[in-house]
Amino acid sequence: MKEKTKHPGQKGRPAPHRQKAKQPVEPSHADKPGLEARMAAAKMLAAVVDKKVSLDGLMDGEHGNPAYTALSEADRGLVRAIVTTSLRFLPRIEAMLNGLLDAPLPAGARSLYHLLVTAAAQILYLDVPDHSAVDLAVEQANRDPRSRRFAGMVNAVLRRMGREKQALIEDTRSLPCVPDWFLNRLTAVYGAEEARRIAEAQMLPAAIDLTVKSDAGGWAEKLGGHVLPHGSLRLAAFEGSVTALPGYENGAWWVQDAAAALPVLMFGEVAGKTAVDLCAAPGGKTAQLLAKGAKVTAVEQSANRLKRLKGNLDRLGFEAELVHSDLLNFNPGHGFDLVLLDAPCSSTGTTRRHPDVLFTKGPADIEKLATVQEKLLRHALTLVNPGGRLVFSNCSLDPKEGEEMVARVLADHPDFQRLPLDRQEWPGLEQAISSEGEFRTTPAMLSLPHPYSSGLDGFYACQLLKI
Ligand SMILES: C[S@@+](CC[C@H](N)C(=O)[O-])C[C@H]1O[C@@H](n2cnc3c(N)ncnc32)[C@H](O)[C@@H]1O
Repeated sequence: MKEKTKHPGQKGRPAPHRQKAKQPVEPSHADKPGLEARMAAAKMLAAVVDKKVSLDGLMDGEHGNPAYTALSEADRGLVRAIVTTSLRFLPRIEAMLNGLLDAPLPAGARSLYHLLVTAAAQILYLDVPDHSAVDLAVEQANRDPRSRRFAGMVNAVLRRMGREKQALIEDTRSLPCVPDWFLNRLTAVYGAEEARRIAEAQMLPAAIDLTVKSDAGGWAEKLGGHVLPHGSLRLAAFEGSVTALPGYENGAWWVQDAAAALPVLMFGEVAGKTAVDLCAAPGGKTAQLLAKGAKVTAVEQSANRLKRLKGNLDRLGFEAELVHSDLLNFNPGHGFDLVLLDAPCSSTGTTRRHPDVLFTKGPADIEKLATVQEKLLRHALTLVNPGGRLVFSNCSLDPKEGEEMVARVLADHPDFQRLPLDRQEWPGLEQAISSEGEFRTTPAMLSLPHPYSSGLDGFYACQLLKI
């Protein structure tokens, strides 16, 4: 696999000059180009690893962490690249640092730890010149009273890392790059070999997939992508902002992982049917239902996310009935032909896009979320018309939030039965259909010639028929 990743923030970046004398803390870091971005990266990593704050929140353009929002667009890109790379390779980076340190870091020296990890990510896996990464890390240490006395050690360790990086990368190549709790769980569920493949797949950032309203082939040509089984369009090597691409402004397509598009496809023909999307924002699946001609009610409990959904539908030129409500309080007095419950979950299937998930969530969250999902599913079943269907889905890799929970609910719902998928009707995705006839995708699936164009988000989806 490719070990050095280009990042958008580095293009055209002036090489930071060396500064010998260590100055007292200054009000601004403008004298050291790139220093603020490095400091922000270490801070973001600390928030994720030590405080379990999600990167989406920290890096929200408007409401994110001020250390991040204060940066230029290019520096934000650099921070994203440093933090996501640090998280993707954390077990290996930790092993390399441990091997290079003469003694373990003092307990509680967390800012020093995050500084070293983020600098190591640049040296080992990003196209940042080693001398810049080292100089800025030393500067960072010098400007932080907690780390200042370690500045010499930071310099020595990182310089050696730069000199020995090829051997270090080789020596740690077999170390799985996910936390132990996750690897153990993957191994228990999928077996050792598949667990290794999933762990490996999550080291690469995901390609960008689009769902197009029509003419996927034409858009593939225009945008330089390729059409996947069942119609999603993949932009494998895309870098930059999707909002600048043709077709964005006039709502010809929306961003949606190919696996996330499958739950709605399971309904088949939906034109003219009544459908409710119970956990609707940001609206990828609502848009699919609308594009296929269903009459859609979209329920969402978060006002902000409902606003975002409305904005997305406006751009796409779609209209749905929007309901701001906890779905547990949604009792419209009538049923629907189609009910979609794309439930909140641990999101462990999305770690290629969100490598922070494995550090902000753990086994206890999975148990808790499975309980929430069960409650939501039990209520969702009350909204299905006789002869109607419900699709339950989420982006967790854990059967506790999928197969096991659904089996529990079905056990005391004789009025519902599973509608198994027929593998022959899903060419190219046979591997993703379980023996129960449900979708169970993982990032290690959809293996295409180039690793950067391979993979799917981990998804679970089943369809239930009301008898
Ligand atoms: C996994 S996301 C849904 C993604 C969406 N289906 C799509 O494809 O774009 C889950 C959504 O459910 C919402 N949600 C969580 N609990 C809810 C509840 N009890 N009632 C309604 N919405 C809820 C969350 O705010 C979040 O927007």
